[in-house]
Amino acid sequence: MATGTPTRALFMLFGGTGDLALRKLYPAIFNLYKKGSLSNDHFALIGLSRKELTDDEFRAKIIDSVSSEADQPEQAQAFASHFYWKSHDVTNNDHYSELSDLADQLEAKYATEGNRVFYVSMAPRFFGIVAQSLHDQGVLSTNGGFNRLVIEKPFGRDYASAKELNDALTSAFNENQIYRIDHYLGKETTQAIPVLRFGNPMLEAVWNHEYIKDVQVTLAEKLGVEDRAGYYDTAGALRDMIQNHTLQIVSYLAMDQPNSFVDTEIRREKVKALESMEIYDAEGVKQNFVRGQYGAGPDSVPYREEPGVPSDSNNDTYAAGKIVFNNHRWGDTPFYIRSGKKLADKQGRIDIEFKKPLVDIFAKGTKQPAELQGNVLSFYIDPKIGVTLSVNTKDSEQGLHTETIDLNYLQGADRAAQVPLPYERLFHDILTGDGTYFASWPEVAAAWKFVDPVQKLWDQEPGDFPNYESGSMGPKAADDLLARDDNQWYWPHNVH
Ligand SMILES: NC(=O)C1=CN([C@@H]2O[C@H](COP(=O)(O)OP(=O)(O)OC[C@H]3O[C@@H](n4cnc5c(N)ncnc54)[C@H](OP(=O)(O)O)[C@@H]3O)[C@@H](O)[C@H]2O)C=CC1
Ligand SMILES: O=C1O[C@H](COP(=O)(O)O)[C@@H](O)[C@H](O)[C@H]1O
Repeated sequence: MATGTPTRALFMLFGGTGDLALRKLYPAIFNLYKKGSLSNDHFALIGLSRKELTDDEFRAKIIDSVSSEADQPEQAQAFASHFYWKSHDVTNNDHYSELSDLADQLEAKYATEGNRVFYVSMAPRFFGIVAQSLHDQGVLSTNGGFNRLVIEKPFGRDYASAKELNDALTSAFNENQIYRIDHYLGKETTQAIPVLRFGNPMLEAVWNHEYIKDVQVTLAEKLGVEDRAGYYDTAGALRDMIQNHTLQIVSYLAMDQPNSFVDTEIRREKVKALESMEIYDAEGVKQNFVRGQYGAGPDSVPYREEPGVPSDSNNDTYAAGKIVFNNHRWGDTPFYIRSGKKLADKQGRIDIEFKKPLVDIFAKGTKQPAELQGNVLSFYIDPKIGVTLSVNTKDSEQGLHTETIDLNYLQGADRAAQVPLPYERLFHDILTGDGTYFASWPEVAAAWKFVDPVQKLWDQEPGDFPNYESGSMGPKAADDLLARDDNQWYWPHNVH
C-alpha cells in the first residue's frame, strides 16, 4: 500500500501498553513500516502511560505484538528499536514539558521534519485533557511539520457530552488536524460502497426510492460482552455500534454524489444525508426502535450473569431501528438497521432490496411458488468480503420457468489475507493527511441527535429483559418491526 514518498513522523501514543495498542495499533504501524508507507529510518514512537518501563521492556512488548506480522525476527527488532517509553500521567502538567523535551530530541535524532501524530488510546474521559495539555504545555510542533490528533471511540455518550468533548479538542486543534477513529471506515467493503455507487452509473441510476424497496444494515456479532463489562454496561449496543459504525455506513449508502472524492466534499454529502434522518419523538421511538438483551443459550450465560455486569442491568445488547429520510432521493424507502451481541453468526452485511417488476409476464410459466423476485444487492463487510447481486433468470428445465440466482464476487482467502487491516488503512490516511475515512464533527453531531431520543426513552423505561436467546437472531419484535411494513430481514430468511 506504499504510495508516494514514505512519511516521516514522530508518534506519541497515550495508552501505550493498553489492549488496543498492543493488539491492533502496533501491528498496523508495523505493516506500514514493512510496506514502506512509513519511512523506515525517519520515524520514532514514544509510548506513554503511568507505568514505569525501560525502553527495552517496552520494545519487548512491541516485538511480541508484531511478531505474527514479521517476515523474520530481525524485522520486528529493527522496527522496535524506534520505540521509546516515557512514564507519563496525563493529568500531570510537568510530564508534558518532559515529553516535549524527549520529542525534540527524537525529532532531531530521526529527522522527522516536525511531523507529529498524537494518538489518544485511553478511556474517553482523558481525550479532552490530553488535547488541551498538548497545546497548553507546548508539545505541538512549531517548525513547519504537521500536528495530527487521533481520538479513539466512543466520542461522547450523547450530543451534549460529545459537543463538550469537541469544544475541548477544537480549543487546541483545528478540525482538519483531528482524526476521529471509526474502524468500520477502514474496512474494505465500507470503502468500496462509494466506488460501487458512483463508479457504476447502472447502479447510481436506480439508487433511489423509485427502485429500492428497502435497505438493511446488519452488524451482528457472535461474541458476548467478553471482559469489557465495565465499559459496555454503560454504553450498550445503541451507543457502541449504532451511533457510530452503523450510521456511518448508512451515510455512505444514503448520501448524494459528491463533486469529487475528497474528504471535504464527501463529508458535506454525508452530513446532508445524516441531517435528513427523521428524529423521532417518544411515540416514534416506540414504533421504530427495538432493544434487546441476551438471555441464556446453549453454552452461554445470560448477559446479567456475565462477569462485571449488574444482575439487574437494563443495558441493551441489541438494537434495531427504522430510519426514514426526509429527502427526495429516499422518499418512503425505509432503512432498517440492527446490531447485537450473542447472535447466531458474525455477519456485517448490507442488503439493498430492489422493487419487483411491476408486471410478472412470466407468471404463467413459473413453477409455483417461484415468481420474479426483486433484485437484492448485498455487501459483505465481515468476515466475508465482497458483493453479490441476485437476479431473475430462466432455469434449465424444459419450458419457461424462472429462478433467482446470485452473481457473486466474494474474495477468496488468499486475496482477503492481502487486504490491509482497518487500522493500517487508517494510519496510512493519518500519515498522508486524508480525512476521508474519519468522522467529522457535524457527522458525529447529527448521529447523536438522531440517537439521543431513543437512548433517553430506553433510560427512562426499563426493558423487558432478557428478551432473546443467546445464539438466536435477536428479539422477535425486530422481525415485527419489518413485518409491519410487509418486509422481512433478508438475512438469514431469504439468503439462498
Ligand atoms: N480494546 C479494544 O478492543 C478497543 C478499544 N477502543 C478504545 O480504545 C481506547 C483504549 O482502550 P483499551 O486499550 O482497551 O484500554 P486499556 O484499559 O487497555 O488501556 C488504557 C491505557 O490508559 C493508560 N492510562 C490510564 N490512566 C492513565 C493516566 N492517568 N495517564 C496516563 N495513562 C493512563 C493505561 O496505562 P497505565 O495504567 O499504566 O497508566 C493503559 O495503557 C478506549 O477509548 C476504547 O474505547 C476502541 C475499540 C476497541
Ligand atoms: O467498536 C466496536 O466494534 C467491535 C466489533 O468490531 P469488528 O471489527 O470485530 O466487527 C465490537 O465488538 C465492540 O463492542 C465495539 O466497541
